[in-house]
Amino acid sequence: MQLLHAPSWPHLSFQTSDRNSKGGLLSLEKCLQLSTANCSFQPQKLERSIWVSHKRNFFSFCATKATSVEAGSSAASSGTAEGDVLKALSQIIDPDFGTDIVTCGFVKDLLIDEASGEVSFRLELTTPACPIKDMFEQQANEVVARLPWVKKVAVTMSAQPAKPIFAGDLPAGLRRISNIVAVSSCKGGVGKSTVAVNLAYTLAGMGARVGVFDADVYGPSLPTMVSPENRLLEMNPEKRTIIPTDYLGVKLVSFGFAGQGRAIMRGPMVSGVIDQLLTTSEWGELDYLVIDMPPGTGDIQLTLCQVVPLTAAVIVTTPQKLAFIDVAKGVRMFSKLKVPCVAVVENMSHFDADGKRYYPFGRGSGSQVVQQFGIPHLFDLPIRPTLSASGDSGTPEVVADPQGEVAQTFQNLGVCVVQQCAKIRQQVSTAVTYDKSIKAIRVKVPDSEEEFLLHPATVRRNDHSAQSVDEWTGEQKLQYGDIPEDIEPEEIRPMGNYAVSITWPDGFSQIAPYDQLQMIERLVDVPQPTAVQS
Ligand SMILES: Nc1ncnc2c1ncn2[C@@H]1O[C@H](COP(=O)(O)OP(=O)(O)OP(=O)(O)O)[C@@H](O)[C@H]1O
Repeated sequence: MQLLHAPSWPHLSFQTSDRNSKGGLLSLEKCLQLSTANCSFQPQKLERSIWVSHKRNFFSFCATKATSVEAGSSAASSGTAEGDVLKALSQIIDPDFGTDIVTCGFVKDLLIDEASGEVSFRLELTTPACPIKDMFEQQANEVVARLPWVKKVAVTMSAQPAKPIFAGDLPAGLRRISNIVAVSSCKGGVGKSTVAVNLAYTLAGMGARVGVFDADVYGPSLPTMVSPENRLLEMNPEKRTIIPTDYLGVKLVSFGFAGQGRAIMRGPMVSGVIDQLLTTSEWGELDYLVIDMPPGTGDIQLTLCQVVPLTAAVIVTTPQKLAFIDVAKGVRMFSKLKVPCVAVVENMSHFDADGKRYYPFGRGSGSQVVQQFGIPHLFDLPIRPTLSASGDSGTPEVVADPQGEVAQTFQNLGVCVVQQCAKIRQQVSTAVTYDKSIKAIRVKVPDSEEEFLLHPATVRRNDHSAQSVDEWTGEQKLQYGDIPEDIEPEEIRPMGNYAVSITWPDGFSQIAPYDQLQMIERLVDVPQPTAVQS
């Protein structure tokens, strides 16, 4: 057992090598529960993120907290204007990440003119569609204006440039897309395209750069649901790429715009066409690409999910009991591919007539999905003649009637998608990190409570690629002594929701799936944290 001391809080000591019944290290909460009894700081003052969802490993928590406490307190205690402003802004908590906007790194370009009392800064959010950006702007203005020496505050809002969080060889067309959201149903005709298109226009209305890819080659619906001026996709002959068409600022690609009508093709051919249409399109910078998936869970859908680094999936269903069985198939497919299903839309759930609400297809299948598979959000869409009419007229309902009840439901779905994608990105990008102060790789697998530490050399020695293990004979090519004990990773980047790519100083790029990392021997004797040279 080893006791560890936080650099600037010597009174804190945590028992870190205790293992739980499954052999994993004790959770951060347990460590803190064990240890805070004897210490003078108050756990309720911990950032919410520590106690809520992003329970960081204790070591890094101490290191970061100690550093930020030191930096913050020295700035604050020396009474610098910058310290005052940052302290004021750190009262604003991002409810999704559970931490303050300064720690989130949102505050940029801080300029202070002490003589005139003028302060200006930019808040760079993770997405332009952030549903609470106005609230952030207002609060930032207010908290800084409250400082006694401040006379004028100028806040500008911006969003991070679009970029995928996934490392690896992405097709060129997908390299500048932040989030790819699949809208899927397990059988045809349930309203999947209606949901995909209205969701896309809702996200665009929230300020995001959006594209829609209609992956249904057999029955493309996009051409009847939107009215772009140019109804044919153009080719860039030099680059041999496809230029999406555009309607009200949303980029659109569909086989129905390829001048071919619906296709008569066999499965593998369909996969090829979809793959080519999607990956050779010049999507440019997008915050969200919504994919209207072909119905079902067969090979075409599987191949598509494997080509595209999906961030999340939305499942569309109808209320019949039988639909539940189909939905279950879809959820399992995404779960196998490690794509989180963030919402279920129960379409055609009811209609209102004669002052009464009718449920012609029964009730309860949507909530059964939510309960059984732990999908956090369920949205009901009523049967509406206007929804059907807008599908045929070429103007999505959320554009035709932006204040209506349907638009409100899509607004809620849009907010859910934005928040869930941001959370997934945060979880994935912090799932595997290198903590230089204790020379350990820290693993916090998304959607799991488990956190543990690994010795870098052990991770490198456990590489299962062809460079390390003979694929045919299983013979170990990489020898224990080939890897120096003190090797440190140069870079760790997520590869989808299932693995990370680790670059080592010898140039070797190791793909380490979470499943594999979970099997590796864990670090028990954790080294004392040391000051990290930046
Ligand atoms: N809530 C609704 N109220 C009324 N009509 C609806 C509703 N949802 C969808 N529709 C209509 O039902 C038909 C099928 O919808 P849609 O094309 O969106 O389904 P789909 O699941 O994408 O079908 P496919 O798998 O064939 O592409 C369309 O005519 C659409 O306008």
